[in-house]
Amino acid sequence: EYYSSVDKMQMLGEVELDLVTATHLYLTERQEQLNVMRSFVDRVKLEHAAIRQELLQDAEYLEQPLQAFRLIKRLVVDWPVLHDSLAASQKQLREEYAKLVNETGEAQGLPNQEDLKGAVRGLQRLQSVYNLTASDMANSSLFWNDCLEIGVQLYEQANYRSALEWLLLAAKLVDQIEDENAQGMRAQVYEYLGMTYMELGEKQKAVETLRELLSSLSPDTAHPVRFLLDDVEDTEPKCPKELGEAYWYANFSRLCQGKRLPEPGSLSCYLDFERHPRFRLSPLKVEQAHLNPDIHIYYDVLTDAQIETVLDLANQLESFRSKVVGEVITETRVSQQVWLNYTSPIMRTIGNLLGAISGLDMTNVEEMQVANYGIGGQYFPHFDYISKLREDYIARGNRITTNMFYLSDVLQGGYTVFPFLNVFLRPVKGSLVIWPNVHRSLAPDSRVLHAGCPVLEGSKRIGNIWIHSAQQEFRRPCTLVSTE
Ligand SMILES: O=C(O)CCC(=O)C(=O)O
Ligand SMILES: [Fe+2]
Repeated sequence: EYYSSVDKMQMLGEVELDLVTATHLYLTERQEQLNVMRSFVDRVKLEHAAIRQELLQDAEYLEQPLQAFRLIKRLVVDWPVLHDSLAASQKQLREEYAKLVNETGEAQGLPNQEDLKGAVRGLQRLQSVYNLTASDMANSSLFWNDCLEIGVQLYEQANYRSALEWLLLAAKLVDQIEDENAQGMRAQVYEYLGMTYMELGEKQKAVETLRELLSSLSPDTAHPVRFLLDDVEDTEPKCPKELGEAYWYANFSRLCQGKRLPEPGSLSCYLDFERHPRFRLSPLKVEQAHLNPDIHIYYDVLTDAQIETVLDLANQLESFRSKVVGEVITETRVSQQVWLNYTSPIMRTIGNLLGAISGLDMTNVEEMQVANYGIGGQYFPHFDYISKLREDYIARGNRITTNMFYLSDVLQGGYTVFPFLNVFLRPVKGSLVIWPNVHRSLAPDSRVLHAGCPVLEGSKRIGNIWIHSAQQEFRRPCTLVSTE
């Protein structure tokens, strides 16, 4: 019974005050959470509006590696985190979100952690091959948390040198934020920064970074950092492993950037009317990119309309992640591909055309491999010739030539380079490049090591046809000297 005692009523009054305080706290917290959500949603909305305003098609916008990375990151990290943080009472919204995710996921698959990792590795490759700093890459269009995500991913991949650069950029950006939540954000960045310094053997810097962070934190949030700092102070600095680079890497990277060592030589361009009767009226436009081994470029061999037909055909097939023959999926080759056979009119036309240009017998050709390189997509230096142990080698002989059609231009990057031959080729839509993979004797020719450089901006499409050695005895007789 309360009404008969003033003391007890007073107690009730206190209980109610506690209720007010607790509820107020809850509301403030929720309000903060809602503010964070609102600013995220507004930002994303703005970004989509900007795309429309620039009258860019989504595809073009997403051909910029950073934008593609950010979209993947939002879908893999930001949206799920945001919806996980919804209070249990927001059941309807949570369910709607889950339904949307499931439906899209089933229809076309949503990106996952692997995609995010792949995108970050793509960015890192661009930096390494094109010699770009993190801030060159970020180009003021990344937020502190984007840079942190890239840094964390690289840290997890044990790529500490690159992680450091991104974390330093994240730190610079987060330090500019004046916001009541900034403390927590700074802590996230600086903790990783400290741990990265440790991995790089720079204990002193790790300690300084964490001490500085600690001094800026309020006592109630300092505890985990204190803990980390103690740990770091008690740990011996590591001896970082220096990653060795392949001896051709420098030239590979230089050629990808469109630079090459000066080379004496007399290469020429010419019109070829003679090769085949079909070129009598409209000659082949030939450019010699290298002689012995011969790398020739043939311009304007496919029209835009023909290329569109090929790409339509390719789009009807389900593409899959490219693998290097007999290998598991690796970073050696980052692209998607399909194979087109010669039953369609367009592919028959291309087959005949290639027969006329190459002068080779087309009985033993592979189907055309149509490949598409996305963010940071590349094909690391490799050879196209195949091992004698493979089944198709026994049936058709080796891949004597590679015949690569460029099915797109590329906005930036994506050159085809030959590190040993000091050659780089810029993709030109509609042109065809032919090079040999073996000597005249059919012995593998290791001088034609080649690569598809990472795509910096845009996307790159190519169609490869490999012509094999079986039944070429009259058109391309072998020699007995192995290096001829
Ligand atoms: O993408 C390129 O430029 C080269 C592709 C290549 O070497 C291959 O597909 O074997
Ligand atoms: Fe190749």
